[in-house]
Amino acid sequence: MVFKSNNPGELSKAGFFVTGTDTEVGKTLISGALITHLKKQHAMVAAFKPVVAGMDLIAGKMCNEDILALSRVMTYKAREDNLDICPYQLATPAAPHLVAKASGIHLDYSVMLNAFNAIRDKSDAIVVEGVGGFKVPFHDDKTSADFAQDIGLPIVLVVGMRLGCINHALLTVEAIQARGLRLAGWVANTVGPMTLLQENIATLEHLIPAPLMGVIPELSKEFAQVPYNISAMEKAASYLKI
Ligand SMILES: Nc1ncnc2c1ncn2[C@@H]1O[C@H](COP(=O)(O)OP(=O)(O)OP(=O)(O)O)[C@@H](O)[C@H]1O
Ligand SMILES: C[C@H](N)[C@H](N)CCCCCC(=O)O
Ligand SMILES: [Mg+2]
Repeated sequence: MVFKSNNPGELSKAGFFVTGTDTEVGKTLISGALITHLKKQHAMVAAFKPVVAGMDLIAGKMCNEDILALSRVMTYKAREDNLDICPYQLATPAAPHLVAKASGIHLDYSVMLNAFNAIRDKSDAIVVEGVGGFKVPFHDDKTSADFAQDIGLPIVLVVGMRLGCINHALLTVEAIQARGLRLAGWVANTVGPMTLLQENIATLEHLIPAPLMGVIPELSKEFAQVPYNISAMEKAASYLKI
């Protein structure tokens, strides 16, 4: 799977930048599902996240649930502290620029880009999970959308199927298009019961100018539990048409 880069005239390595209509819409689940697919064609598949906010004590170690889940499915073996796949790991689950400021940390954009480039060089394919929605700030000068633009991977938009998602999806598509970036496709992720679910999906299919890559049903508690087990990400992968 090789896609046209977001940088015109350049071919990117295989991979995706996974964004979402919001935080908590299933980006990690779908990132894991995409890694599952990429592993079929590429030996060394890595995950990357420029910053996480929220650490828990898991098996005696402070860890972020996204990093833990993606580490379970990727073939790249990260460092013990995971700083190679996520250079900024903030303790509090809140807007990263605010947590960073409160902790006296500067989220250095060049550190994020350098870390990404290092992992890209060591892997055959890479999936980058965005932070929250498309345009979450890192600080006053840079956002997650800038990062998507600078790394040049095709974008996958995860739509968390709940009331309000049509507006959020269309605004996100508009922001991606305004930057001239390539939207590879979108995924309808059923995060819970939704009135007129199929009609909402049909509306989005009609309005989003990119292919629907799959409809993920609402998963049982066993599968939806975070940090995701490999079986949950493989199950989600089984619904992707890529
Ligand atoms: N298909 C699904 N069925 C049931 N629950 C789901 C599904 N997808 C996601 N969830 C639930 O929604 C929550 C958020 O999912 P996830 O952590 O993957 O979102 P995210 O977009 O990566 O969030 P963040 O912005 O924090 O990185 C989790 O508690 C998860 O269990
Ligand atoms: C902590 C959370 N799970 C995410 N990683 C960060 C979400 C930031 C959202 C900021 C915002 O858009 O208001
Ligand atoms: Mg996540």
